[in-house]
Amino acid sequence: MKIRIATRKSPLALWQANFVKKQLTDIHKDLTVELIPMVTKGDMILDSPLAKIGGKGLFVKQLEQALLDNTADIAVHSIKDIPAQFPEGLMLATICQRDDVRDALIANQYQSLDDLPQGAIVGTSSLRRQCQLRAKYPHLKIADLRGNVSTRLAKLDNQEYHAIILAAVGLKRLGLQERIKQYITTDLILPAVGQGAIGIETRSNDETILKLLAPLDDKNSRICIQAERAMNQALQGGCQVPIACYSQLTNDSLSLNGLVGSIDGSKIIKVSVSGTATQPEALGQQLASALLAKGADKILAELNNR
Ligand SMILES: NCc1[nH]cc(CCC(=O)O)c1CC(=O)O
Repeated sequence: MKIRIATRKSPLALWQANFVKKQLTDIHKDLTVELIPMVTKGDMILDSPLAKIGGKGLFVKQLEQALLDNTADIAVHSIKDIPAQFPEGLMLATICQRDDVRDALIANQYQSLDDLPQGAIVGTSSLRRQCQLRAKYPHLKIADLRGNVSTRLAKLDNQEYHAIILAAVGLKRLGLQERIKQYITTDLILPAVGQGAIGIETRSNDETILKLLAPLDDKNSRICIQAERAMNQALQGGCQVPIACYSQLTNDSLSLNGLVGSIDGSKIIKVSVSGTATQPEALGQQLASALLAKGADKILAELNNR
């Protein structure tokens, strides 16, 4: 039996696809796995922040088309990049065990965010990071930064920025964790929905593939990420809006921290809810309602009218 994995061509995406390949071949000894690397729209447009390009699923659409065309069997994604809804006939079959959820500061001459002087330029195109940084460090300058991990590091090393912010997990996976100066705590910058987790998408009716994938699913990660994605969906959050969410599961109790803010950081609404882990989606929706009731409704309306 053979499985074809649709993946992006970036080194991080290939690492993640190879990780899934190894898990699959370790469990199913007679399985052959082939990678099908592709370039997506999100990889091609590099001169503009994702929030400006607009459109959902810039990193995933092409991979999904391969599944629909039956030129690939599964697509491996960073869950952070997957829109709330799936095309007809496709589903998120697997949520792998989540790794580090935190953002990381990378710099050559500075040790931490607190260490950065007045006017220092911090590179990130994420509205979520921009919002939270501006709120806590109004003396810093934010500049756009796109491209894959090594491109971003090269721009830092080329002195276009004093520091940059990336997901810690991406650096760890690429063996570049020694470049991290500060693991930014989640109370300082709340992570993106699904950050740090790999997801596997496949055809909803492909029983053979679904069965092969089943052992790769991590129950606890699934509970946390379902809650976060339910919040995101209830808020209709794409990458045009600073939205963050982080779920933690201890025994049977699920606690969620959510955030909606304005891009300039002048408004930040933060809410926590907790409950039992049996209905993660309901808890995510409850978090969304609480955020809206506390003023996120006005922030979202303003952002949507831009
Ligand atoms: N926005 C792009 C993106 N999508 C997933 C990751 C890293 C892996 C992850 O967070 O799961 C990154 C890069 C980054 O934010 O630094």
